[in-house]
Amino acid sequence: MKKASPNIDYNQKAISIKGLQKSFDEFDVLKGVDLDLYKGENLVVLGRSGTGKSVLIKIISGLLKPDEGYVNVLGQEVDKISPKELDKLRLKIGFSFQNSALYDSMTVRENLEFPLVRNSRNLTRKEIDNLVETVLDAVGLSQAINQMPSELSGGQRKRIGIARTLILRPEIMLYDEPTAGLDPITCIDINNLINEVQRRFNTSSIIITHDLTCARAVGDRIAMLLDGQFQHEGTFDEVFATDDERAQAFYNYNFID
Ligand SMILES: Nc1ncnc2c1ncn2[C@@H]1O[C@H](COP(=O)(O)OP(=O)(O)OP(=O)(O)O)[C@@H](O)[C@H]1O
Repeated sequence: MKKASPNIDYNQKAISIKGLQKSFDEFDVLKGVDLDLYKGENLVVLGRSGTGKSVLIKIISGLLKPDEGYVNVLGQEVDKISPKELDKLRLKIGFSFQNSALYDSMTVRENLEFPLVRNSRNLTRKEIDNLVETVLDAVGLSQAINQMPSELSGGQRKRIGIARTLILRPEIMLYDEPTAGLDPITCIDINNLINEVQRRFNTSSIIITHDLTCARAVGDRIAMLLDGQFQHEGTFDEVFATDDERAQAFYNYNFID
C-alpha cells in the first residue's frame, strides 16, 4: 500500500461536495454524493461502469449542472459562478483523459507549448522554454522534446499528455482511467508518475480507475461509488475489509496480484 503522503493538509479542502444529486430523465445516477478532496491528496474513485464517475467529474468541472447539492471547487461553488469565473477556475484543473490525444502534426515541444499559447499567457521565449523543460523533466522525457507523437510508445504519449496538462500548473488533477490499455510495467511507471506529480507540484487529485493495482499504488484514500453514493471510503485495505458483496465482487474480479 502507498506510504502516507507528507504534503496532505487535512484542514483544507480542494473539493467539497454535499448531497449531490443528478438524474437523466427518470434515471437517478448520483443519489446524494458527499465527497471531500483534501489539499495535496490523491483520492481514488472506484466504481463499476455506468455508476456515474464521469458525470461526477463533469459536474466538478462545471460541464454539467447538478440537480441538487453543494459542489465547491477551490473555494467556489461551480454552479453559482459566472461563465467567465468558471473558465478561470477550469484553468486550475488539469484533465488527463483517456482520449487526451496529442496533435500528431506537432512535435512534443509544440504540443506542450500549445496550452500556453491558447491561453494567451504573456510569456517570453525563455519562460516558455523553461516551462517546457520543467514538465518534460517531471515526466522523465526530456530527450523526446523534438520527437513526433507517432515516434512515442503509448506510455510515453500518456506522459506527454500529463506534461501538457501540468504546464498550466493546475492545483487539481483529474485522471480518468490513467492506466487503461497499458501493459503492467508501463502501468507501474504511470502510477509512479502520478505520485511524483503529487509530490513535485503539490496537486490535489482524483483518480478514476478500475485498476486496483493502480488504486493501491496511488491512493491516499479510496472511495467506492455504489448505487449512486460513496459507500466505502478509507485506505485500500479498509475499503476491501468490508463484507459488502458488491465491493467484494469488484475486488475479486479485478484484482490480480
Ligand atoms: N448526458 C447524458 N444524458 C443521458 N444520460 C447520461 C448522460 N451522461 C451520462 N448518462 C448516463 O449516466 C450513467 C453514468 O454514466 P457515466 O459515464 O458517469 O458512468 P461511468 O461510471 O463513468 O462509467 P465508465 O466506467 O464506463 O466510464 C450512464 O447510465 C449514462 O448512460
